[in-house]
Amino acid sequence: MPVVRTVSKVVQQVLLAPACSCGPLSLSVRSISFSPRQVTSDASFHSVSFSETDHPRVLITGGLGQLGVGLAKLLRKRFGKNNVILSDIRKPPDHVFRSGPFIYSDILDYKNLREIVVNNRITWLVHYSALLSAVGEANVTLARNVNITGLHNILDISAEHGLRLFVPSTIGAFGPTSPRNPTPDLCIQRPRTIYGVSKVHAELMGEYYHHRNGLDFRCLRYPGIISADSQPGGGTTDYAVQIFHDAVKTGKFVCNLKPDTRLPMMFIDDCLRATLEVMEAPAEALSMRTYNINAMSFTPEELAREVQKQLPDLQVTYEIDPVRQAIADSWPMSFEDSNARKDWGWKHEYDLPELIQTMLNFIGSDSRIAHAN
Ligand SMILES: NC(=O)c1ccc[n+]([C@@H]2O[C@H](COP(=O)([O-])OP(=O)(O)OC[C@H]3O[C@@H](n4cnc5c(N)ncnc54)[C@H](O)[C@@H]3O)[C@@H](O)[C@H]2O)c1
Ligand SMILES: C[C@@H](O)[C@H](N)C(=O)O
Repeated sequence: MPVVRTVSKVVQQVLLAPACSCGPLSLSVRSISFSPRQVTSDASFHSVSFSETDHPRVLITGGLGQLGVGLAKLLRKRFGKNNVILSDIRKPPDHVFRSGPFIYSDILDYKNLREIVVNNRITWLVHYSALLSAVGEANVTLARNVNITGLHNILDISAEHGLRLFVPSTIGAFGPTSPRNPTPDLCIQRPRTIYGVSKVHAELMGEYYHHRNGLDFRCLRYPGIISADSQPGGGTTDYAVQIFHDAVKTGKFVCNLKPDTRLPMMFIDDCLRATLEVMEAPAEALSMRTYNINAMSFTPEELAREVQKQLPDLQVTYEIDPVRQAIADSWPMSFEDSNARKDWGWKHEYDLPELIQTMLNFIGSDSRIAHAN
């Protein structure tokens, strides 16, 4: 049985290859087929037909959440408006619809996703669709479908069509048995939320596809992301966005985490820039495929104190949400990201003082404009 022997030898080589090996041992998805949905015999039909020096053609899934619109704006500035397609299952607001290409895409609909990738000659896929930690606990079945079944569709399509694939992971991919202060890239990962479990699954599946068939999978574990012009989608770190809006609009904020709950956080501009940078990094620079990225860590009490330096009348009270508190108590308190800094030059720009100033400037001017109208 020479064929069987050859295949098992190749598989053995792949399994024994070091983590960063993606050169000679990597196999095209066309030579080893995983999924009955994969096209094997005529796969060359799908191969990218335009010059490799062209700008990438990017599809962003789940693009109407907290992060997608900002990422589309950044990528469009770099690669041209029409080379970045935003997609979601929700109806876009007018300003988003008018700002560049938008398309309906449900990541659970495999055929529709494939059609979009083929018809638009997509070369990069940024997979943002997900249910976050708190909403995931409230709807485990949906979270399992979107975060796990949806990811399988994304992986298969990316492997079939030779895409560069970015999937964000999170501080939530760690759990109570992980070292928490600081949390390194490689350590025990036993999260206790469906969100965390699905993100560890995404990290491992992406790395498996990378080693097994050369999928260009790239993944960053984001901290809690803080943004001024987009709302968070139901996570444990949402309080750190809401406090700015409430401070400016009502001068009162009710926090759903205990005052001393320390979590890693990052301003959205740093997060989106990191995403672009890791996507543009040469493959040889990446010694790993999943990296922690870090900027700052603070507690609600520390954040409130800093905001009160600018808005001294702000009143903060605490009404603890036990679900969110239990999640936060199992997550990293600070993040160790030296590998990202060493391998592809990651460097955050916003610490707490710059974050506070930028958020208050934006929300303050936004609410002054709203009052004037
Ligand atoms: N925002 C953060 O603090 C943070 C931190 C770490 C990691 N992340 C990750 O970054 C990504 C984007 O986060 P976000 O904050 O923008 O999330 P979000 O919850 O704000 O948005 C997620 C989007 O996914 C869409 N979606 C849900 N089901 C879908 C489906 N079946 N098909 C297509 N789209 C669907 C939703 O409509 C929503 O617009 C997520 O994968 C998240 O896990 C975010
Ligand atoms: C941390 C992150 O993954 C998200 N903001 C959440 O709290 O669920």
